[in-house]
Amino acid sequence: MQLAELLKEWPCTVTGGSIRTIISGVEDYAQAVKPGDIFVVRKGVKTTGSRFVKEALERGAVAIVSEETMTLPTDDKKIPLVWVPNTALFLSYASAKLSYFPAEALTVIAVTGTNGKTTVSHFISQLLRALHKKVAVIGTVGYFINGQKQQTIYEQLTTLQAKELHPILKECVSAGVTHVVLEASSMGLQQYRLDHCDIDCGVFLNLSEDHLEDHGGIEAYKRAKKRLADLSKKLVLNGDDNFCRSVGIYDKKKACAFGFENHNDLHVQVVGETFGKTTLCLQTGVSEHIVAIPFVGRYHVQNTIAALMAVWRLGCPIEDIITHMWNLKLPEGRLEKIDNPLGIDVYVDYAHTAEALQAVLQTFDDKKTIFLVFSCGGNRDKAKRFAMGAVASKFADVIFLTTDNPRDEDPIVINESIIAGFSEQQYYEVYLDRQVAIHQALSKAKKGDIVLVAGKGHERTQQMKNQMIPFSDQQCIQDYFANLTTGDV
Ligand SMILES: CC(=O)N[C@H]1[C@@H](OP(=O)(O)OP(=O)(O)OC[C@H]2O[C@@H](n3ccc(=O)[nH]c3=O)[C@H](O)[C@@H]2O)O[C@H](CO)[C@@H](O)[C@@H]1O[C@H](C)C(=O)N[C@@H](C)C(=O)N[C@H](CCC(=O)O)C(=O)O
Ligand SMILES: Nc1ncnc2c1ncn2[C@@H]1O[C@H](COP(=O)(O)OP(=O)(O)OP(=O)(O)O)[C@@H](O)[C@H]1O
Ligand SMILES: N[C@H](CCC[C@H](N)C(=O)O)C(=O)O
Repeated sequence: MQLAELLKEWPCTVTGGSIRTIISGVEDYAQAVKPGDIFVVRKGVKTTGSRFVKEALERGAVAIVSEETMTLPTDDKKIPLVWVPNTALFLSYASAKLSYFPAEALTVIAVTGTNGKTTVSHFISQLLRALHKKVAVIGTVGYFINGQKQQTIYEQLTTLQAKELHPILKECVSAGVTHVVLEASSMGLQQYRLDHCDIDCGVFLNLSEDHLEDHGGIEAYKRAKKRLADLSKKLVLNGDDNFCRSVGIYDKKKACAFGFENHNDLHVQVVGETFGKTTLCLQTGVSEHIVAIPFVGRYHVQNTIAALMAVWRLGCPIEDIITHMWNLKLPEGRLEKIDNPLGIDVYVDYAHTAEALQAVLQTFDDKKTIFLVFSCGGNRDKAKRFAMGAVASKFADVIFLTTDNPRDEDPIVINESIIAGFSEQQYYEVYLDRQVAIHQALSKAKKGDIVLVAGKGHERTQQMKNQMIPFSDQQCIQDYFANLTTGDV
């Protein structure tokens, strides 16, 4: 594509070079520039792309896009310097345009919320697949087409960067995919990763505190989340959540709400609960349906109903959708039960916020003894540490504090903030080695007790400083029981 074609509908000023320059791609990471790319100078949290322009040119960048006034570090007069008002937004536009706006050929559903994005995205994908659609789902646990994990390499973020998203969407179109379900993280929305991706239905699940430091407070976090409403043609909202409700309040045609409260467009009531099964009564205003789901607990009901309503909003008949609700399966690392010979109820879960931890702990039988293994991530919201400590202390009997991706922080300091949330009489032990913490918890539990290993879910690494050390909670638990049978514990 010629630079002129790429820029023709975008506010910009070009100095130097030729607007007929042929562009093959767009990149903001200098070390990844390929010959023919334009290099977009983006200001970040750690550094700014302007420090890497020389390197981008050496690697073959054919144009530079910047929002600052700058002079190019080259004598090559053939390099156009393009000024745009907002490089992050331009990056998203250019990525979409260079892939010929593939989202327009797809039905795109984007799910946001502090907790439950991955789960609901996968539920939506499972329901659509059951209704014979070809579906891609892209988010925290990977990129899947009809349930098959794809090997495409991209930066592992919940919401893909636009420069990676649009080529993947193009690949989906070529593979005959009809529907794509995306997770929309607040960081992704704030950084314009989903702008210029044509979103048919945006789903709002809930809002609690996370990433507040990254955003600069709760109001900025809300503003970031609300961007999804502007980007989506239709909205599905949790009408029981004040924030989600506020998103749709001004646009009743666009928004529909689900929830336990009577005012919702899709109103749900729990009419039965037995081991591993909840029976629901759904009321739509014109029809009533009884449906069973294979989970127990309020948050599971919310997640399944959110998924149902999203698929319904896309035009699938509710009678058809509900026949598949019983077959829904949680994604990897979400309340994943690990079978064992001792009859302990061992679960791996991805709860890494206070609300998530509470939601999960509340699904357990409070007459059982609960052993909880967890910590909090480093370089992440500090406020959630105390809150997670308070929840843990309220619902768990014995707590094993450990490490969960301490990144650049000292895990002892992270754990001190968590302990500050504990009640005075809380019994806890600290083992910074996560394997030791998990094995200690398992060694103390008896048949019928619950061991919840929270925070890492599907993750396969521990991030310490700049090192990624292989680690899997599931494997660690399986190793413990394997060693028991060989007598090595
Ligand atoms: C805080 C945050 O979101 N940071 C993301 C952000 O980095 P940044 O904007 O600060 O960029 P920077 O590192 O300062 O660099 C500035 C510019 O210089 C360029 N650069 C930088 C260094 C270099 O050597 N060469 C170079 O060209 C960069 O490409 C960039 O254009 O943009 C980078 C590229 O897209 C991301 O890798 C990085 O994600 C970091 C790794 C991250 O962990 N982000 C998390 C918080 C995140 O986004 N999480 C959400 C999920 C949250 C949830 O669901 O709970 C997600 O969507 O995954
Ligand atoms: N609707 C919900 N309300 C509260 N907690 C939930 C809800 N759904 C899931 N959880 C909890 O949050 C954890 C993470 O779930 P999930 O991965 O679906 O959320 P996410 O929003 O995608 O997370 P992330 O932001 O890290 O990508 C689950 O393991 C569970 O503990
Ligand atoms: N998407 C979340 C995941 C956190 C998971 C937890 N294991 C941690 O590292 O804090 C984040 O990037 O904040």
